[in-house]
Amino acid sequence: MTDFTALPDLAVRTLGGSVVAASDESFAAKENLVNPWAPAFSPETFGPKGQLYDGWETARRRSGGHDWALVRLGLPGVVRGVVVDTAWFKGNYPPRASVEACAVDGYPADLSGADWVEIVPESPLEGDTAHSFPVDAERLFTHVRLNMFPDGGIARLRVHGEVVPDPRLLAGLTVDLAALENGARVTECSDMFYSSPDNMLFPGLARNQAEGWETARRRDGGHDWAVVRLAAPGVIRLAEIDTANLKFNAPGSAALHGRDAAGDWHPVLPRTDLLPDTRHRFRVTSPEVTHVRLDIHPDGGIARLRLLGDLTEAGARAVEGRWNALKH
Ligand SMILES: NC(=O)NC(NC(N)=O)C(=O)[O-]
Repeated sequence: MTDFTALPDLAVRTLGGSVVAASDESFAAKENLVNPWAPAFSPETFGPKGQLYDGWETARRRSGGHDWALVRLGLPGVVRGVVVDTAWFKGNYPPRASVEACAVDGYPADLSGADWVEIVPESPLEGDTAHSFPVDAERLFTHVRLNMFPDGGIARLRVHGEVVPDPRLLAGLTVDLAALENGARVTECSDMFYSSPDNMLFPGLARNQAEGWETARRRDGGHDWAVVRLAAPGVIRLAEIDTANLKFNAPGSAALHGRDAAGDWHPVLPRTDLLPDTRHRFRVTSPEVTHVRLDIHPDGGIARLRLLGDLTEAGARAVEGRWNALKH
């Protein structure tokens, strides 16, 4: 993976990320840092405290020190890179920023005793710019702290990485083997013109068309597809293909195939007609599979793909081994 921004943003609110504390948020709320949408701006729009910004903005410091914001990742994982985006902050961006990270177990309210490590050293920033900082730390983190020196506004903090699921939340349960939060990901697809196929694997229901995966209109007689690497090798028992919000651009039909550890493909759901704006659920059986390919005919959008099933024993061991290797 060369472009870390293709990895899920572990901090984004729609994956459960939360800005839990900040040194100051006088001008604009710390929570904006993890908004899923691109930063917006309307010039000459003043509230009682100043110009309104879709970001986190602190007061001008007059007595030294620096500002910070603490973010709990929605999904714990290995961070591969961070984007510090000063979009629209032109005369009030911080000249420098750094990022630290830590891992804690459970839900502690006080992180002062946590073992913080620097994952982005203090680095210069420009105004109105998305700064990408690759991160080289082969370990699991649950929280990050964004520091800005000395003060100012940052629109977004994106923390891209690989989800590392907690084996205690999967062992012995029937789970969604295609869920991003369980460690699944789309590894290949035919088209991502309008939106990322990983959107299909997000938690909850899609609220609009943009929250799903949508391909361009095909004119070549072919069809679109996406391959999901499952959270772990498992057996699928129920497939959900949700076309919610796709009223005039749902695929006409879809099929599912599973790939076993030897690389052979097996039918899981035969090609089946789909309706627009409908949550279709099918009882299915599958052999032990590591990947599932969704074929949609000919093109269109899928709001959510859920593959409920059971981890194999080897799959459960793999999840536990990865967690143990990456936790500190
Ligand atoms: N025009 C501004 O944006 N001024 C300031 N910020 C806000 N939000 O008004 C400032 O000085 O940092």
